[in-house]
Amino acid sequence: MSVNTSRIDEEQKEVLKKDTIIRLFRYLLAYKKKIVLVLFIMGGTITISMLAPLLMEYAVNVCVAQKDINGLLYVGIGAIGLFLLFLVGTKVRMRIMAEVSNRVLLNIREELYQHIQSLGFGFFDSRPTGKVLARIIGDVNSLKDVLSDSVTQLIPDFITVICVLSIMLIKNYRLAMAALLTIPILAVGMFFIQTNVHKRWRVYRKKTSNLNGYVHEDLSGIRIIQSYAAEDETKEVFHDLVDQHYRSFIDAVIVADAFGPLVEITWGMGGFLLYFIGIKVVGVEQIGIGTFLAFSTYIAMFWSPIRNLANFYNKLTTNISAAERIFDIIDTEVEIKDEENAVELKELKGEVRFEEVSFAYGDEPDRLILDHVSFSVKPGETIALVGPTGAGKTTIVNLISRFYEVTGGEIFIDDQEIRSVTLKSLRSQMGIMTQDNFLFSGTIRDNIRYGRLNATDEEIEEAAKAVNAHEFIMKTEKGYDTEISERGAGLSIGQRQLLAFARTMVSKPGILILDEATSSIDTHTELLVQKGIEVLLKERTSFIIAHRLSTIRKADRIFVIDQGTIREAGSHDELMKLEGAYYQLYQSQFA
Ligand SMILES: Nc1ncnc2c1ncn2[C@@H]1O[C@H](COP(=O)(O)OP(=O)(O)OP(=O)(O)O)[C@@H](O)[C@H]1O
Repeated sequence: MSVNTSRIDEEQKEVLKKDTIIRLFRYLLAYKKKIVLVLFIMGGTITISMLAPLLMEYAVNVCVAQKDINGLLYVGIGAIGLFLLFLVGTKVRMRIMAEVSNRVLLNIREELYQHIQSLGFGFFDSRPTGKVLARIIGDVNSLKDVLSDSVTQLIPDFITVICVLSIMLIKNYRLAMAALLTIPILAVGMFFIQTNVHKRWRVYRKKTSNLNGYVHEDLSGIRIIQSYAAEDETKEVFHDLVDQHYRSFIDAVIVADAFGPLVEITWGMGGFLLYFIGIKVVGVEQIGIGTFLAFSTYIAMFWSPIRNLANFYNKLTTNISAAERIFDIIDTEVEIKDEENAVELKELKGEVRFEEVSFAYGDEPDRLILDHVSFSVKPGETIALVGPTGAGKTTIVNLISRFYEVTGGEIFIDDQEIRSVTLKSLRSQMGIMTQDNFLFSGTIRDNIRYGRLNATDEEIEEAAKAVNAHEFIMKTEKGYDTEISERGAGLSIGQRQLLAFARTMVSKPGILILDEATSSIDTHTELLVQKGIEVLLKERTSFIIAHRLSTIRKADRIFVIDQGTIREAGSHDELMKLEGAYYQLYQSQFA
C-alpha cells in the first residue's frame, strides 16, 4: 500500500456513500431517548412557526377587517407567548443536541483509538504516525457538524417543508404549484454539483493527511534536520505540500460554493412566479390580501429549509470523506489477535523453541527474512544474537512476542504454541527493551510503573535500586516525582537506559528481550548499565541482540545469524575454537 510516505496520497477502498452515511448515523441510535426528546421539542417549535402566519392572516382578514381592537390585542399577546416558547424550546434542543453530537464524536474517537491500539506492527510500518493522527483528530472533528445538524436541521427542515407544502396546497393549490415550479432546476443542479464535489473533498482530505504526516515526521526528526542543516530542503517540501493542500481546497470549494447561488436563484425565481401567477393569472381579489401575505411568509418558510437542506447536503458531501477515512481504519482487520480457544499462558518457566520458522514481511511476501530456523532454549539461558546488519536478529525477537505472525513453522514457549495463548498473557510476561528507550512525559515513577501498572512505590524503588538507577534518580530535583519531558529529553542516554531497565525489572518478565544500544556513554554510567543488565539477566531466559563484548562473552550460547539462518551456535569459547563466522566477526569487531 502506498501510504508509507507523506508525499503520496493514501489509497482508500471505494465505499458506497449511502453505506457510509447510514453507518455514521447509526451512532446516533445510542442516544435514542435524547433524540426523541429533541424531536418532541422540535415538533412544538415547528408547530409554533406554522401557526404564526395563520395568526397574521386572522389578524388582517378578521380583526382588522372588523376593527376588533381587543381581538387584535389577544392575537398580539398570543403571538408573543408563542414566540417566547419557541425561543426556550430552540435553546433547549440545541443544548441537548450539542451534547449528543459531542458524545458520538467521543464514541467514534474511542472506537478508532482502541482499534488502532490493537493493530499490529505491520499497520504502523506502513503509515506515518502523522497520517494516523490526522484521522483520530481532524477527521473525527469534521463529523461534528454533520452529526448535530442531521437531527437539528435535517429532520425539522424536512418536516417543515412537508408541513408548509401541505398547508400551501390546502390553502391554494395553484399558488403552491406556482411557487414550486423551480424545484426540478434545483434538483438537477444539486445532482451535478454533488457528484463533482465529493471526489474533490476526498483529494483535499488526503492532502491534509499528507501535510499532517510530514509535519509530524519533520518535528520528530527536527534534531537530525538541524544537525544536517537541512532546513531549506524541508521548507521546500513543506511549501510544496501546503501548496497542494491549498489547491485541493480551492478546487473543491469552487464547486461546493455553487450550492448557495443555486438555491438563491431558484428561490428568487420561485418567489417571482408566485407573485406573477398570483397577481396576473389568478388575481389578488380572488385570493385576499391576508392569504397573499400568509403565502409569501410560507414561501420563505418553504425555501429557507430547502436552503438549509442544500447546505446540509453540501456539508455532508464535504465531510463524508472524513467518515470514509475513519471507517477505513476501523475496518482494517486486526491481523494478530487471540485465537478463538486461546488460553492464558501460565507463569513462565522460560523455555523457547523455534520449529522450522520462516518469515517474510507483508510488503515483500516472496523475500524470506527467516528461512526454516529451528532452535531450542532452556529456561534461564542467556542467548546472544550476533550477525551482520539486516541479518534478521530483530525479526527473531519480534516473532517471540508475536508482533508479527510467522509465515511458516511454529514457535513454542513452555511447550505451548504461541498462537494458542492470549496475547496479553504472552506479552505481559515478556520484558522488551529496544534501542529506543521510549519514555513518556510524566514523572520518573510513572515511567517505571509503566512496566507493571499495579506496582507499589516500594516495588518501583526496589527495581530501580536493583538496576542501579536509584542513585541518579535521587540526585534529580524531586527524586521519583521529577517530571520528565516527552521521550526523556533532559536525561542522558545512559540515564534513559537505566530507567528503561527499572521499567523492565518491575515487570518481572519471564523472558527478557534486549536489543542492546551501542550508544557511547560515560564510563561510570556504562558500568552501571552493565551491572543493570546483569541483574536483569539473572534467573530468566534472555535474548540479547548483543554488541557489548562483555555480554557476548558471558552469554550461555551465541547464535550467529546470517541471511535468515543460524549459521553457528555455541558458547564464546566453542565458537572461537571453530574459527568460523563468529571467529571472523569477533576478530573484525573486537580484535
Ligand atoms: N518492518 C519491516 N518491513 C519490511 N522489511 C523489514 C522490516 N523490518 C526489517 N525488514 C527487513 O528484514 C531484514 C532483517 O531485518 P532485522 O531488523 O531483523 O535485521 P537485524 O539483524 O536486526 O539488523 P540490525 O543489526 O541492523 O538491527 C532486513 O533486510 C530489513 O530490511
